[in-house]
Amino acid sequence: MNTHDLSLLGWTDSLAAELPAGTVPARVARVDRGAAEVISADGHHHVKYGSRVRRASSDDPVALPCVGDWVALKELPEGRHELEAVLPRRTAFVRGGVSRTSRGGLSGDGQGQVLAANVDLVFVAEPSMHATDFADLGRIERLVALAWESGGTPVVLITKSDLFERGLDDLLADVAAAAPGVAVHAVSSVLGEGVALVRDYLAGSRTAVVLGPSGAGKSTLVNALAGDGVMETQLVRAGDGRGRHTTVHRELIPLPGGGLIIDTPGIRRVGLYEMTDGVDLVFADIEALAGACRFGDCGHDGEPGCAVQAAVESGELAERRLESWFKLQREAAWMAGRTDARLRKEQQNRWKIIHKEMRRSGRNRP
Ligand SMILES: Nc1nc2c(ncn2[C@@H]2O[C@H](COP(=O)(O)OP(=O)(O)OP(=O)(O)O)[C@@H](O)[C@H]2O)c(=O)[nH]1
Ligand SMILES: [Zn+2]
Repeated sequence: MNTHDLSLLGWTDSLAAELPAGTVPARVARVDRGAAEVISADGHHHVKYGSRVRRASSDDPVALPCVGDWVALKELPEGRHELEAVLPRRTAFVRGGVSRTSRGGLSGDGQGQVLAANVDLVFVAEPSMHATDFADLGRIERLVALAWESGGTPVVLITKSDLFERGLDDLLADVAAAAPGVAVHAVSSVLGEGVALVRDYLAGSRTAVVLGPSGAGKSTLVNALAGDGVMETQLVRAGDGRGRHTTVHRELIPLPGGGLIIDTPGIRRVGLYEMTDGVDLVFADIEALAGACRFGDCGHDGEPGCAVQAAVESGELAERRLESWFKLQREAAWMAGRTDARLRKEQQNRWKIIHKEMRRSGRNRP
């Protein structure tokens, strides 16, 4: 069994302080109905969920382990392990569910789902050219809002920068205006430009995800960062007893130069997240202008004395940006309306109790 230096997987002293006594730390590389693939100091393990995790998650799927989670393993006889607890998450990509009380053909069972946890950096990949169109600023705004919402730090990557011979600087300036306070970089995985810079963000064993539309060059970038070995073939016993090689897509990818990338189908198909604070952050310029509106609750939609509308008229604020803000505000409100606030609160409280309980039982254990 190969050994892993846990700090290379992102293990920190503050996490160590949360580890219940008598358990071993591990990071979730992948989950699979009732069990997880984890990496601990002594290698990979396939672990089943212990009764505490099963109980907590039957009430609330948010308590289910997910890729990126740090977990506590309990050693069982014969070298087996059980997943005893999920350590507190620093950040989380949550897909909001539909309210338990909602009716009328909406899918979902009213509960949120955590798609990835403990993600430090969110690379928002948007191609400089998409078919015959330039980078889509509205999509960048949406993904940056999702990134802020997760608790991670967004970084915008304008990919396929080699497709631009002239005018790239103007595009980057437009993108920077659409994502205030967020670093924007041009990347060409084909030419290898900007790839080292992306790698630098991951120094100190940080964990990142790459969001972006299909064809943005996400896989190409991850391959450029990881080199070979992203796809790992594994010997699987087929039904007839003979070995068979299959390609296993690892969802937590440790990079050779340090740092980790989380790449899951769920993260790739981002769409319906709750975003409220995230939208406010990505439109910080509009929020700042709004301070000067005559009415405190100004909707910037024709009210008298609206400083935001005035900024659009003077050309200080792009009209496209205000429209994009309206759109994301509506969407955020719609999502919030679909999720039962009471249920959400309850989930948060339950999390607090679980962690408290976990710590207490950890201390009491011999
Ligand atoms: N010109 C150019 N093409 C690129 C670059 N990076 C990727 N491509 C090409 O763009 C296409 C899509 O790249 P992928 O890496 O598969 O894109 P993706 O974002 O992973 O797409 P999905 O898997 O559908 O989400 C491929 O044909 C790549 O060869 C680049 O830097 N420059
Ligand atoms: Zn206003």
